[in-house]
Formats: sequence, C-alpha cells, structure tokens
Amino acid sequence: MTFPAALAEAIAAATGAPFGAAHLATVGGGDIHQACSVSDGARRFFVKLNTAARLSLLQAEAEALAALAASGRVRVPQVVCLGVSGDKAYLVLEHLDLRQAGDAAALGAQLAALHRVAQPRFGWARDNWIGSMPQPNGWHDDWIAFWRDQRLGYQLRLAARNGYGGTLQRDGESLLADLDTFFDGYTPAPSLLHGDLWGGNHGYLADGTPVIFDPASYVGDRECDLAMSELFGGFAPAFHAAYREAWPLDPGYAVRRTLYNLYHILNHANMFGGGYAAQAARMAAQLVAQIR
Ligand SMILES: Nc1ncnc2c1ncn2[C@@H]1O[C@H](COP(=O)(O)OP(=O)(O)OP(=O)(O)O)[C@@H](O)[C@H]1O
Repeated sequence: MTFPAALAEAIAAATGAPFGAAHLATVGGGDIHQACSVSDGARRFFVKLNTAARLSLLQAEAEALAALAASGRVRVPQVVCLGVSGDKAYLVLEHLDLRQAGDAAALGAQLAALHRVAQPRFGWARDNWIGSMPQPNGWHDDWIAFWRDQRLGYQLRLAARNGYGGTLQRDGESLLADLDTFFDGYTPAPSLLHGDLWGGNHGYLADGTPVIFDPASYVGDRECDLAMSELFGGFAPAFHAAYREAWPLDPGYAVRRTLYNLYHILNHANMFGGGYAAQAARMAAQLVAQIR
C-alpha cells in the first residue's frame, strides 16, 4: 500500500475508528521535518514527515511528548501513532488549532509544576536529538559532569570538527575545565525538561490553554528550560513572572543562563553555521571572564 493510504490505515488502527481516504496537505516545513495536516473530512490530525532513515528523530519526539503528557503538568499534543511507509517516516499527533496568544501565566505556573516533579537522576534512557543533531544522554548523578561531557563538550567538539576553532575552542576548553565555578552554592535538582523551549515551540488553544510541543526532553537543571525561553524571546512577560512566582530562581541563574544557552548557540552553529559560531565565541569569552 502506498503513502498516504498506509498512513490512513495506521491512523484507523491506532484510534480504533475508521479513517477514510486521507487528504494530506502540507502546512509548512520546519527546518527538520515537513509539517502536514491530514483529514478525511470528519477528523483531522497533524503529521510530521521525514525520510525513513530519520525515523529515530520522530521516535524521540514521541517519547518526549509521552513523558511530558504523563507528568500531567503540561498540555502537549497527544501522540496517535508513528511508523514508516515506503521511504517516509511519519509521526501522527492530535491536531490542535494553535494561536499565538493565550494564558501565558498558566504556562509559567505549569512549567514550574513540571519542573517540581522529583526525578531520580539526570539524563535520559536513550540518546535523542536537539534539532537535527544528536544529543547524548544516559543516566547520571553528577549534573556538572553531565553538562560538561554530554552537552557543552559534545557540541564544542562538533564545532571543532566543523572548523570553528580559535578563541571559541580556547575559551570553551577553559569553561569545561572550570565548570564547577558556576555552581558555587547551587545544587541543581533533576527536573523533566522540555529541552528545546524556544518561543516557536509553544502556542495556545482557543480557550487560552497553553500547549508546548516539539520537545527534546531529558532530565536536567530547570534553569535550562528557562534560559532557552529567554534566548530568542517570544514568551509573554506573564510567563516569566508566573514561573518565578511559583518557584523563585537562584541569583546565580543570571550567569548560568549564558552557560546553558551556549549549548543551543553552539548547536545552531553546528546546524546552520552563519553568525552563530561568532555568537558562541562571544558567549564563551563572556563566561570565561566570570571565572577569572
Ligand atoms: N499538534 C499540532 N497541531 C497543529 N499544528 C501544530 C501541532 N504541532 C505543531 N503545530 C504547528 O506546526 C508548526 C511546526 O511544528 P514543529 O515545531 O513541531 O515542527 P518542526 O519541523 O520540528 O519545526 P522546527 O524544524 O522549526 O523545529 C508549529 O510551529 C506549530 O505552529
């Protein structure tokens, strides 16, 4: 059976209700996947498509969405099914009519509630992805070592392989060597994170209910989600205020924010090149100046 008939059959099997001749419409292409909407006239779903070889990106997304949903603290699109048909990998989600404005304060409070759910260790059972780049995980007790080896160090080495050397590498290595300095008097607790919480990964239902999507989840310092939420803007002030009211931040966050966002800027440099490597070098220099 060819695509999208196979997709329609998978949806029917997953939902236990007939799904007729599917009309698949492209609604956009992110940088990573093709975003589609599929409808038989009666029901509608949101479908992310990629090549069959990239099924693991969609599997990781489905796993993260399931973990966030299981927390019961935040609203995410429900996973319907995922699979491969021919040369295509697909992830089918409930279709949500998302808008840009809504109850931002509720999102702040919900994210704090998600972060407050106690987790035993840092990391994640499986390696996953941040954008289209691998994100190494495994379970760890030592957050600082995790951030050094699985996050900053990993991206820094990728950057070196991509030709981004010079001060970025010199300052990056200094940071890795002195990472403890940034955690004086602060012991992060393990929290389930969205992991890629930039403004483009949240929206609101018609009644104002906030929704977060497109996660790259793992268990880490809650400050990572907050740092990313501030990196490119896009969240209403009420979001930030409500989070801090629900769970105030340690004063050291002001500096660690740059440390945590350096990971994402390095990742952007490794994915897109352009000015991101220079931005990463500036951030690393700024952080090294804090050590001296
Ligand atoms: N469940 C959903 N129902 C309807 N629309 C959705 C749903 N999830 C996401 N969208 C919309 O589709 C867009 C693309 O979704 P998403 O960010 O998951 O794709 P992506 O390809 O991973 O994006 P990027 O490459 O930019 O990270 C979102 O910006 C959002 O507006």
